[in-house]
Amino acid sequence: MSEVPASRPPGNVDHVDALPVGARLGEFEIVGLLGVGGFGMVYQAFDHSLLRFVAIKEYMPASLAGRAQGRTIWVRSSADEPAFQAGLASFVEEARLLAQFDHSSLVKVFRFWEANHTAYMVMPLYAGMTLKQARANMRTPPPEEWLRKVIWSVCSALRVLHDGKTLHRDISPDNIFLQDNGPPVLLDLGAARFAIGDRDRKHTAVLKVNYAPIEQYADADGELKPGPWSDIYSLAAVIYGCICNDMPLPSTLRSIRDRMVPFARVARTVRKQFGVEYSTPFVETISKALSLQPRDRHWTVDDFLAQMGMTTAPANLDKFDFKAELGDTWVDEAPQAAASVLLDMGEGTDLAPAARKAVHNTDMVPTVLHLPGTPPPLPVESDGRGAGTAEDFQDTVVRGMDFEDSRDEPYEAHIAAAATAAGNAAAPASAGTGAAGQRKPSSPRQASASPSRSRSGRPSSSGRTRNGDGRPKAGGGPRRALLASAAAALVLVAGSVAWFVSTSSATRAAPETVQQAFVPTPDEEIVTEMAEANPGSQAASADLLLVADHVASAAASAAAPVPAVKEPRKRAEAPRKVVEVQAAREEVPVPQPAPVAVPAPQPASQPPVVKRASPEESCADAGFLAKPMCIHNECQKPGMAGHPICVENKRRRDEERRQRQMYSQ
Ligand SMILES: Nc1ncnc2c1ncn2[C@@H]1O[C@H](COP(=O)(O)OP(=O)(O)OP(=O)(O)O)[C@@H](O)[C@H]1O
Repeated sequence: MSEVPASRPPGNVDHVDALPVGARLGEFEIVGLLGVGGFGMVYQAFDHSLLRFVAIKEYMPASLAGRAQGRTIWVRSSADEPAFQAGLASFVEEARLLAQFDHSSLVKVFRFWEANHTAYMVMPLYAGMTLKQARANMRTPPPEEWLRKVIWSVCSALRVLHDGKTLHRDISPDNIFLQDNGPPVLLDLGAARFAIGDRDRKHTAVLKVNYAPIEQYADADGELKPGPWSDIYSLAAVIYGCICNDMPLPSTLRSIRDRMVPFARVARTVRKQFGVEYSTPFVETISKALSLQPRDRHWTVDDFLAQMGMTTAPANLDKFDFKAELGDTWVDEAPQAAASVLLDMGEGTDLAPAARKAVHNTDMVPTVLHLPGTPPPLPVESDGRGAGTAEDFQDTVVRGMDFEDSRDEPYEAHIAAAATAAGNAAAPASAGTGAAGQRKPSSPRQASASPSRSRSGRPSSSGRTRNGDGRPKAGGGPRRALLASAAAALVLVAGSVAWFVSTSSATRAAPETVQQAFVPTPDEEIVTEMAEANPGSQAASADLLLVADHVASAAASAAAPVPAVKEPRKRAEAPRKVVEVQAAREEVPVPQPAPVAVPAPQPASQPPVVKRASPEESCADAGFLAKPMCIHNECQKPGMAGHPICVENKRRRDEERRQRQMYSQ
């Protein structure tokens, strides 16, 4: 028998059910444990027959089974036996499938067999780490050129699978393996249990929810049938998550109400905060691939690559040294720092992590898509043209977010596309969906609600009409005449008072409307949900958090002084829309208010004396899940930091941050 030569150490992975070092499986000798996944354990082993190291994956679904005496696996409960057997069949099927393919970016299966009440597959032993692990060692989001190498490799592997009528169905950062020297490799087909066209779905696939497209949940055929576009969605979600350093929002949540930050905005934020630039084709391609509706995505990897402008393999891909090509972005020691965006959960709230995520997800990011059965955010207006035009969408989202600088032209096309998607996209199988911008209300309630609501769901002024370009029509002569008359002074006084009151209460009264749709919150610019405890992400995330705080305070200060300098006519007209005020302030030179009609401008150090409700009162109408975030937002407002509830919340947040740091050390 040959000796096992020295090899790289398998790492610090350990598991009570793992095969011990030295255990033999035929000609293979276990050298160590490489990793443990949901369905199996991966070992480093030495092949005494071919005298080489290999990786062996053993089917071992930890939730159903454990190790009995020796090498045999036992199923914990007889009730779990059918599920275990189904999984075993899938595992073998996967091994058989992979053994058919041969591509440098698709894991190769040398051989597989069943024994010990389980099964094994033998693969090449790759040196490197998964994308998930690598991301933890990056200071900033990776550059586009680097990501393109990963994308090309994964797409090449997917093309092989798709040509073989197979879907991967499990693309995620822990299934993309970055070799120390060589092209990235797509690892196991964890959920690839059904060939394309197989309609007999006997087994329940276990999905990684943040990367799985909506059609992987559905049993429906037609538009929601999984296909190559499903893997493309997952790949785009991986890229989105890699750039955000956080997991993207699950498609299930997105399909209820899409609060995921558009990728264009993520890219813009990364450019501002880290100076990392992503090109327009790159951003537009990922954005399109992340469409909820399969029909809005690329249908093949070739379409996807073509839009990105990738027709040939990136140079030197076969010698891709992922660490070296990251340059300064790579750090050998995963940085330790504060956690990512922290959620203030408020008083007495003890939500499970999943619920915390839901809170974070659903309360931080502006609405883009439509919840079936609720008033559509982008209703059709009387001229038959969807109010949710690109321009409207920009007003509500882009202007609200990018108050610091003007919009970037290249992204407008994407925003326009997203606005169109907003008109199109609905949850699976939702009825009454027409062409873009022609959504019909799907319920009587909706039908009655729609006319009185504007595109963001906020009340709109009745009888207001729009020009063909969606802008409000210019006011006519009568209004000007009225303003010119002495009676206008009285109107202005009333308007001014209303303005002040609304400034302090708009967000309180309508958290779904003004505040959430228009006023940037810290997290809107950054990520969509609470980050996993990820030590590597923390340095960058801390930076993001700092900038986010800056953004929040800038937003607050941008909104606060508006009443004092607002044009009188508009003040009376639009007291409840922060965004309109901001927009008007950008476009119109700001005349001083008439001295008799307008309250004197307050110096910055003396805010208007308006009685503020406590955060609790302000959030009285917020739902259980939304309340903590509502309180958090209230506490960000000027003058609220000293409120006892805000002080306590801050203390809890600091404590949570401190504990995270302790755990991560
Ligand atoms: N061929 C291989 N060479 C080197 N390391 C590998 C190989 N295959 C897997 N690994 C390592 O083993 C770990 C576990 O892999 P595995 O595919 O079982 O789990 P997973 O993808 O994390 O989870 P799941 O099976 O639930 O998708 C991987 O994350 C990777 O680090």
